[in-house]
Amino acid sequence: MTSPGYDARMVAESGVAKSANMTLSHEVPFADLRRWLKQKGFSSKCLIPASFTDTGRGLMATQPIKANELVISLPERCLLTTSSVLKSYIGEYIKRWKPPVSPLIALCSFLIAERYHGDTAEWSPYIKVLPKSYTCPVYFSNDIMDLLPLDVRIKAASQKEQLEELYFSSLPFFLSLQPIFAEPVDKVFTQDAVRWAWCSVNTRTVYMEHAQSNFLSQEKDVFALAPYLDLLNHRPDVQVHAGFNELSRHYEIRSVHGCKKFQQAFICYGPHDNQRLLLEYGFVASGNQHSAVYVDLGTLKLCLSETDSQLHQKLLFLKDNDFLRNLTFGVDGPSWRLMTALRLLSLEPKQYSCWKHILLGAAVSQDREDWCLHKALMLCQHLCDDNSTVLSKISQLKGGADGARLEQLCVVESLRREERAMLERSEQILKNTLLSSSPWQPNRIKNMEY
Ligand SMILES: C[S@@+](CC[C@H](N)C(=O)[O-])C[C@H]1O[C@@H](n2cnc3c(N)ncnc32)[C@H](O)[C@@H]1O
Repeated sequence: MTSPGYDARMVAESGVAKSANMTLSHEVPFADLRRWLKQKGFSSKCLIPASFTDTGRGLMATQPIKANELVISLPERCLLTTSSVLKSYIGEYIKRWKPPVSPLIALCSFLIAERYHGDTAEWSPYIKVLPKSYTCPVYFSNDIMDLLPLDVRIKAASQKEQLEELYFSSLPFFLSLQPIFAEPVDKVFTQDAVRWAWCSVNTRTVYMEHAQSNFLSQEKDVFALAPYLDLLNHRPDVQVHAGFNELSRHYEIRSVHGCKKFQQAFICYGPHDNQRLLLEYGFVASGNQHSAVYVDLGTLKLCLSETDSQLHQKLLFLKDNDFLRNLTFGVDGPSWRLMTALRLLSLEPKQYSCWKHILLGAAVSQDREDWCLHKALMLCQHLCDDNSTVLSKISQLKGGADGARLEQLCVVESLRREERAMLERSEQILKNTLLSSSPWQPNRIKNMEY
């Protein structure tokens, strides 16, 4: 796993949901959760669970929340951390196990055990409102993985491998938990159960540092599951201040700009682009200002000429200078990094001496600039075509899909749609720039010798 859910440094606030319709607080699982949390010292009058047409389940403000006001304040007793796990019936097994298990495995094991114990489990009111399944790529079948952009696909495949490795390496520990269960433990700690618990931790934990326990491995122990608070959805453009208050011993979220009555209260999980949101949280935010479309090396090579005798050297030079990564198209056109990489690739053999200057932002000549703009346009159109092909494939697959598979297809479709919108904007910007290409200004390359 790469990161905990949303962290203490993230800034959150409330935002406007397109439409907030169905409140859920009257439904039994939520009523039970609120009652259970009340016994632990938490109640929230200003936020109630609701189902929103654009984001699904979230929390709605029942009264205006003013700027800088607390949105939610959850007592330490309500937080599920590794300390709660070590104090529980599973604690003695964890303490005995050598080499120690990771904080992540401790939390996952507890979630699985509590889910197994149903109504009799202490954390049952919380477990019951957790999603039964997730739309994160670790749930995707191979044909859905193939619909992802290449770099996301690679990261998603690696996540799947890590999860599988985590499962198999933890099996001996899981087997040691047999005395806690009436059923054979391998029927409880299945790969599917571990995937569910892993996604619950990955998509829902807040960042909270704890003292490192000697009973756990030395991986950073920064997870806390925060019932109710974890019903808050993400919006990239909102701001909150969130973190554990050592004085009040509550996990607090304070809104920066406030939230209107009957609107969805949002937080921001971090400045994540849509690819990261999909990988870590299984959703995509529309109009996400942190998002971009990535150009991988294979795609970049499509616009390069094999006849360039320096191509190999140029790619090596770009790689050594970390210029083959993060080459993107965004709503405001191709990124500076992409144009810089193209500028270097555009050079004639005799321009060898200005390679370094190019990386510092210099340009060479009008014809090389035009070459770059044309290549950028070519790349953009290639990515656009690829997106359209995938979108029609998704639309076909959606016809025969339902349930979890349909939800997964919809998430990939949203990612592809968002990317296509950015590419279309980029394409337009590039076309306009080419049309209005201004005369070459030689002072842009003064001091360059070649
Ligand atoms: C901390 S939970 C938030 C509550 C969650 N919606 C629920 O029903 O329990 C994080 C998950 O909520 C969903 N989510 C958060 N923000 C979202 C958004 N803006 N649009 C769609 N889904 C979102 C994603 O599934 C994500 O993994």
